[in-house]
Amino acid sequence: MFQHMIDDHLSPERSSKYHDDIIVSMLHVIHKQEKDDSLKLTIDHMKGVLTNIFLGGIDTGAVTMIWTMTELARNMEVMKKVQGEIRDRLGNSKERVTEEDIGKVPYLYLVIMETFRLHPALPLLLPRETMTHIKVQGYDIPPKRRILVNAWAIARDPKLWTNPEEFNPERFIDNPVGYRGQSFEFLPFGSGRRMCPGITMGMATVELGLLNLLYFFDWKLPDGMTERDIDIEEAGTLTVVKKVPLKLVPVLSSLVTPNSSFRN
Ligand code: HEM
Repeated sequence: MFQHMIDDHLSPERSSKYHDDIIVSMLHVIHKQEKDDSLKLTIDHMKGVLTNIFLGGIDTGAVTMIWTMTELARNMEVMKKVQGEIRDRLGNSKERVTEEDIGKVPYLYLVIMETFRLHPALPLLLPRETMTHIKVQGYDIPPKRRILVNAWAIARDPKLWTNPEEFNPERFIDNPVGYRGQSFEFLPFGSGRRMCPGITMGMATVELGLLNLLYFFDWKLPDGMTERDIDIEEAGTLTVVKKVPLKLVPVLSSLVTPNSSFRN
């Protein structure tokens, strides 16, 4: 697939209407490098980078949406509040929810922040290696040691968060803590040079996906199940997923009335 995409970019027939993208940028580097450059970017490297982008970009957003729906199903009053806001602000006759609608729903943003806090998609971020001798909180760490940052534990630390186990989106109201790697108590996208390069796309994907699910559908638990029966056990290695699949029943909302062809 990647070879096909690269060939497509190299083809003389490729239309100039396309914007430059990461494949164009990498081909440009390959084209410009000198014979004796010590570090050479190759087509295989390009495929590796593209694989990382695909892997980094797919699971993380899906995992975040699943955890958000899980927390909303466990906290039905928050579900009602967020759906109330969404339908109030967007009206009741939309056939499609688009990116322009994202900024209109601040409470959904708080819900996503709180989900990131309790369920960061990459709880240990990506491993780092020390380049020199460093001292962290009194511990000496020699060069070339692998360091893992436990962002999951930091975001549940009672020294930093009040009632940390509680799902409470309101805690992010007027809170200077942001998700862009500047607030070390909250690192859903990591921090520093190697922080997530897909942060903008990741946020947009999660917000837009959830906005669609919450605008058009009401969500019920399967018959016989209560909020307390929802299992929140985690599983996984790099990304942490919900171990037991989430089961919810979508009901097309009677409050939202796009035209009849939509309903059919
Ligand atoms: C909600 C969505 C996302 C979350 C929560 C997320 C989270 C993260 C985190 C925590 C890291 C590690 C950062 C660190 O160790 O400091 C990371 C790295 C990365 N992410 Fe994301 N990510 C998301 C979406 C995306 C998207 C949409 C893409 C690409 C289209 C992407 C591509 C990557 C790549 C390539 C890396 C590795 C960067 C490197 O090695 O320097 N991510 N992401």
